[in-house]
Formats: sequence, structure tokens, C-alpha cells
Amino acid sequence: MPIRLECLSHTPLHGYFDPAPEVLIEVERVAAAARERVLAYDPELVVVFAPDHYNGFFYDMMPPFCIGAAANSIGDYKSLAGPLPVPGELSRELAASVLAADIDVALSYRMLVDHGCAQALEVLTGGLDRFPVIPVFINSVAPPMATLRRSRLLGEAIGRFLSRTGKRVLVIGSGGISHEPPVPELASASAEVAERLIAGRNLTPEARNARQERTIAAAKAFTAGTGDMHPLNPAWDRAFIERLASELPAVDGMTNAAITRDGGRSAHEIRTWVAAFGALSAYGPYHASLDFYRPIPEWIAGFGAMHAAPVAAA
Ligand SMILES: O=C(O)CCc1cccc(O)c1O
Ligand SMILES: [Fe+2]
Repeated sequence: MPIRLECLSHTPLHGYFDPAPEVLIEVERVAAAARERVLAYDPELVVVFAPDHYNGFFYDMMPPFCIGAAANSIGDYKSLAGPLPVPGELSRELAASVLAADIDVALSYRMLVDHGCAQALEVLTGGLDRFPVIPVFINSVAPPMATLRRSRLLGEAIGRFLSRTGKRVLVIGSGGISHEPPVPELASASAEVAERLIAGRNLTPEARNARQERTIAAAKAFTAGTGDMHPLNPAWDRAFIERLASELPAVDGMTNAAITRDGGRSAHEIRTWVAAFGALSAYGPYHASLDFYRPIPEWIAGFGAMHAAPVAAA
């Protein structure tokens, strides 16, 4: 019942507005090494914990957590579009098992995922359809959100189920660390923007393009130091990484308000890493390595990558 973990930041700005060549080369080297590890491991099942950026999940019915029993990638920015090979029966069993463990989770037979899921699968496996994959959505952008502790416990419950399958499992966390790209907030939105956050599925190509251009413009302003975006927070990012590696339950002390204050509104994507480590922790003691960390303003990201495995397997 082996398990491996890979966590990494995502950014849709890769290929639109890149950092200096030496940084880009280093990130691509780290990504290639992670992909080699994954391909050598050859997982029988991938569980990817991913956020969504108002592409698949909206306030018309916003769950804190949702397991996909069938899913499609929308292909925003440069990410791949198309169906994910989801083992639906296993997803349903997973949801039943998590609910039986007192963690309330939704189930979707028509999940839409965006770059927050697709980019991790592409980087780590070379495509969307290389391995059977169960996507697990964690609300990381639409308040109110569950506690960070709840993401850890969700991960743990999923890990207990996975360990019973006997499968060679890879868990992925996609997102974070500190960052605050220009994603609107319902509380301060105009009526028109609010409607988009409540029921904004299936943007027209024009609206999609305008949205992507806004993100690229924001990245340029952020890198130039103009505008008033939340700063990246390398010290906070590194402290978080350290907790994952050596004292996972300590993340329970991080309140949602403190995450927003210290890391920015999209720093809530760290929930995906916490859930992935929670799943790994269900298998016993583990060893984690930090493969990369650097604040990359061009990508609006405190950009990190880690991998981990049970101590017995290391
Ligand atoms: O398209 C959006 O809504 C925001 C995209 C976005 C930008 C920078 C870093 C991210 O992690 C991210 O997801
Ligand atoms: Fe994101």
C-alpha cells in the first residue's frame, strides 16, 4: 500500500510573463525531476487536491470540499482541456468512507477543473490522462471556508481509505503559497461581478480572454512594484513548509484570517498541501523534502515544490 506525495505551486502566468531565464530553467528542472519520480513510481491511482478559481465552482452552490466522480478540465490559460480518467465507482466509495469518518464532503459527477488542477497533472504526469485520477476540490478562494484543520482531517480520512485500497497511490497538492492575484471578492463585488461569482460558468471566449489579460497586466504591475497588491511573504511561506515537514498538526493553529493577512487571499490554496500531507500522515511517519522555493512576482506566487514519502519507503 505505497504512497508518494508531490506538492507544488501553480501559476497560469507560466509562458505569458516569465521570470529571468535562470529562475525559469531552475523551475523547469525541478518540475522535470518531479515528473521523473512520478513516472518511475508509476502510480495506480492519483488523488489531486486542487482549488478552483471561479471556473468550476460558484456561489450558486459552493461546497467546502468536493470529490469528483467524473471531471472535465476547461483548459484556461495554457492548461490542457478535456476529460480526466476518473474511476467513478472508487470516487463514490471514497466519498462514502470520508463521510463515515465524520468529514462532510460533496460528490460531483460533472466536476469542472481549471489550471489549479490541470497544471499539476500536466507538470507531474505529462498530461491529464496518464493515470487514473480522483480530483478533490478544496474551496480556497470563496469565503466562508472551512478551517485549515478540516483540510488536514479530510486528507487524513482520504489517506485511511487509500491505504485500504492496496493501490500504489500518488497524492498531489496544487497551489499556494503566499499570493494574491486579482480574483474578485463577493463581499466587495458590483452586481455584475457578483453574478459572475454566483453563476459564471462557461465564459465567452472574449470574457475569458479579458480575464486572462487582466491577470497578465496585474503580474506586470506587481513585478514593477506598482499597484497595491498583497506582497509575497517568503518568511511565512518557509515557516509553513517547515510545519508540513516536521509538525503537521501545528497547521491547525493557522486561522483563516491570519492566512489572508499574512499570505494573501489566494494563500488559502495551501489547504491543498495540508490535505495531501494529511493523507500521507495516515500511512505513518514520513520524510519530506523541499525541492524549490522562491518568491516569483512575475508569476504572482510564493512558488514552492515538495515531495514526501513514508519513512519506511525512503
Ligand atoms: O485566473 C485567476 O483567477 C487567477 C490565476 C492565478 C494567478 C496567479 C497565481 C495563481 O495561483 C493563480 O491561480
Ligand atoms: Fe491558484
